[in-house]
Amino acid sequence: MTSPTVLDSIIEGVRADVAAREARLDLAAVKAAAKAAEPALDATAALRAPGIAVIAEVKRASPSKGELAGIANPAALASEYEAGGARAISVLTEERRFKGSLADLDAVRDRVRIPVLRKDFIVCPYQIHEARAHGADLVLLIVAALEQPVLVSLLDRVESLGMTALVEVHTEDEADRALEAGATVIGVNARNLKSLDVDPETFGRIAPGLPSSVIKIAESGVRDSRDLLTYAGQGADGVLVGEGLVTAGDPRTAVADLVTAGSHPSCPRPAR
Ligand SMILES: O=P(O)(O)OC[C@@H](O)[C@@H](O)c1c[nH]c2ccccc12
Repeated sequence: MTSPTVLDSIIEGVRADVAAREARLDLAAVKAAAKAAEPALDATAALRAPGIAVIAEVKRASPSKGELAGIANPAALASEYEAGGARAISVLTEERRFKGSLADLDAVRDRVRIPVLRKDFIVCPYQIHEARAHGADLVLLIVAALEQPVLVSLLDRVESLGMTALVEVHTEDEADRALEAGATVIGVNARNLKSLDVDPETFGRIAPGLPSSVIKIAESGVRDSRDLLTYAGQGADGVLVGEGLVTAGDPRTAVADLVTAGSHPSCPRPAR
């Protein structure tokens, strides 16, 4: 027996929270709510548009850093991100470690017109219908958290509801599993969710091995335009940024600076 990782302990909490929500609103009811929701936006098209896509994250806290920002008004923050040129908004909905909620997702969905990602530890179909019911267009699926057959079926479920899966990997093996499962958007997380260590070389190691048809997102540890340009040079179509934006004095300008760097003619472009 190996000792439980941070990821294991987060997932244990997530499963308990899902069970509690499901006891209040069963799967049939959440499926009906998902059906009644406005159709999902085409996140793939948004991410493929010219220039490096910036996915801006609403993130209050993390297991590695603790409290990052109070974010009393997530909708206002998301609106600043949108005005700065973000291509999509990521909303953490995990409650225990990241201090997010589905209420945050609702608030952001109501305010912005660009695609919204539900960022959570998705382990069962219930959470996917729930994401759709709350207006998500994209759903994160973390390969390290899922057995292969579960990954395959959750990915199918996301797509059957008209959403896009951002499939997160941290190693070459996980990238192979993501491709085998049929992922079309792959996020390479520089942070290892089992140890919480950040390795900025992760993207450069994995991305060149991915087919050019796959949309490649570099996740975690992006602080400024220099980081964005480094990832662009390694083939990134987009970057996902949390801490650097929630701790910025002016989040709109912080996003705009990244967007400007990523759309400058000198910025490396993915080959496709
Ligand atoms: O705050 P950062 O270092 O910019 O990272 C954002 C994002 O990559 C990070 O929040 C993240 C990536 N994958 C996750 C999975 C679950 C929770 C959070 C994450």
